Amino acid sequence: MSNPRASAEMLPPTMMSQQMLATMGSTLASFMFIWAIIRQYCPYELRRFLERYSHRVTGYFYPYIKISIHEFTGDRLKRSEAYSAVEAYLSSNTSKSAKRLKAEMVKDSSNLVLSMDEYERVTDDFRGAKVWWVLSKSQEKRFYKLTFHKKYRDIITADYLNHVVNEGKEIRVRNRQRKLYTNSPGYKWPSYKQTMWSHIVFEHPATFETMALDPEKKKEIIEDLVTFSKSKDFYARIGKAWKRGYLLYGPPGTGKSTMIAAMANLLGYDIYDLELTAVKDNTELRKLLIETTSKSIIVIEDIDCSLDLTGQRKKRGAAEKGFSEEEVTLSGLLNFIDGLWSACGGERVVVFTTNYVEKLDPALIRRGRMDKHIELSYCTFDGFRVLAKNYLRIESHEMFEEIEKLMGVTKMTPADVAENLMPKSPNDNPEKCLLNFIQALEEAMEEGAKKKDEEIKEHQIKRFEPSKFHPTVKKLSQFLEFHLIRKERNHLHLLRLNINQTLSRR
Ligand SMILES: Nc1ncnc2c1ncn2[C@@H]1O[C@H](COP(=O)(O)OP(=O)(O)OP(=O)(O)O)[C@@H](O)[C@H]1O
Ligand SMILES: [Mg+2]
Repeated sequence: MSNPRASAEMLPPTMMSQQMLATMGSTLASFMFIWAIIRQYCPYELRRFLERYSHRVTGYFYPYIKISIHEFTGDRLKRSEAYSAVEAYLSSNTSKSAKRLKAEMVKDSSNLVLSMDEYERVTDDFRGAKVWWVLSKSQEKRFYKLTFHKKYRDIITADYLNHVVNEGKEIRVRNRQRKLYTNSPGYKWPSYKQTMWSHIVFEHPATFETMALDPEKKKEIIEDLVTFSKSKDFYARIGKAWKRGYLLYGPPGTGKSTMIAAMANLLGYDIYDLELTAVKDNTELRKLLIETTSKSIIVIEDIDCSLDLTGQRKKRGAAEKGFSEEEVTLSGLLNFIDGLWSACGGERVVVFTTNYVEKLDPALIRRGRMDKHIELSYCTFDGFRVLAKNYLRIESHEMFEEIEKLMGVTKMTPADVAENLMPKSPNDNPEKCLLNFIQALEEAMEEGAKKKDEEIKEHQIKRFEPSKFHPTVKKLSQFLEFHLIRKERNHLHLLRLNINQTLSRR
C-alpha cells in the first residue's frame, strides 16, 4: 500500500492543487457548520464576544484598511456629496482602466457619464501608495469601498481622500449643464423650492475665439479671467473676497452681451441675468443676490437705464416723502454687492454693461468694485478678419486690401459687419458676401460724411443763434425780415390781380 504522503508527492501539480482545494473546501464546510451551531445555540453575548475577537484576530493578520462611502446616508432622500464626488473622480480617472463601465445620462449633466459598473475593481496610485476601489452593493444600497495597506493610513486619510473629493467636485462642476437664471417677471411654475430665479439651460455658442476683438485685448481679458478663477488661495491669503467686477461699455452691437457669454463658456460658470427694473425694493434685491451660487456671473445689463444713478439725491428726496426703502437705490445695490461678495466663499464675477460710461456714478465703477473696465468699440480690420473666418471660412482674399482701406475711415460695429458678411441665400459665395460688405462700407462712409456735414451745420446754427448776434446784425436782419415779408405780400397781391383779370376777361 502506498502511503498518502508519497502518493501526494507523486501526483502532478494540478491534481495536487485539486486535492488541496477539496481539503480546504471540506474544512470550510466544517467551520461553517460549527459556526451555524454556535450562532443557534450560543447566547448572544458570547456570540458578540467571539465576533469581536475574530475581527481583532483577522485585523492583526490582515494588513489592509477598508473605508466605505455610502450613496445614501442618514436622510435617505439626499444623495451623499462624498459619494457623488468619488463617483465623478473615479469615472474620469478610471474609465480607461476599468473593463466594465456603465454609461448614464445624469441629471444636470451635459453629456453621457461613464462610471465603473457594480463589483468592478479599479486601482489608483497616489504618491506611491496603491489603493483599490470597488463599487459594492448590500441590500440594494450602493457604496464605494476603498482598500489600502495600513502603512499608508496617514497619507490616505489626510490627503488622498481630500484630493478625491475636491477633484470629484471640480469634475462635476465642469460636466454640469450650465444655466442662465433670470428674475424677469412673468409666470413662474409653482415649485416646492420657492426660488426667486427662473432658469433655462445655458447653451450660447460664443467663445473668445469667435469674438471680433483686438488680439492683445482678448489675450489680456482671458488671462485676467483664468488667473482669477485659479486664485482661491491667493484671495484667501490676502484676506479679500473671491470676486471680480467687470464693466463692459461701448455703443450698441459691439459685443458686450456676447462677451458675457464667452466669459461664462471660458470659465464654465452659470449666468444670473439680474433685471433691476423688475426688482421691487432693496430687500428683494438682497434675497436675489443671496440665492446666487458660486461659480457664477451676475450680470446687470444697461446699468444706466435700470437704476436711477442719481441715487443719493433721489433717496434724500424720497426720504422726505417717507418711502426711502421702497425702491432699489444705487447705495443699496453697492452695499448688497459688497456685502454678498464678502460673505460668500465661492467665486463670483459681476458684470455691468452700459452704452454710456460717462453717465455712470463714479462710486459704482470705482476699482475694487469694478476691477476691470473694458471698452468695446467699432470693428477693426483685425476684428473683421475674425468674423470673415467665422462666417465665410476665409483667412485672406484679394479684396481684403480694399476692405482694410475702407475700414480705416469708416465706423461700423461688429454686429453690422457680421450682418453684412452673412450669406443671404444658399448661392452666396464668399466673393459675393465680400462685395456686399464693401458696398455696405461705402454706403456707411457716404452716410457718415453726410452726417458729419449736417452736424457741422447744426453746430454753426447753434453757435449763431439770434441772441448771440451783434446789435447791428440784429437790426439788419429785422429790416430784411420786414422787407422780405413786404415783398412777398406784394407778390401775392399781384398774383391775385392777375388771376382776377384773367377770369373776368372770359
Ligand atoms: N465683437 C464681436 N465679435 C463677434 N460678434 C459680435 C461682436 N459684437 C457683436 N457681434 C454680433 O452682433 C450681435 C449683437 O451683439 P451684442 O448683443 O453682443 O451687442 P451688445 O454690445 O451687447 O449691444 P447692446 O448694447 O445693444 O446690448 C451678436 O449676436 C454677435 O453675433
Ligand atoms: Mg447687449
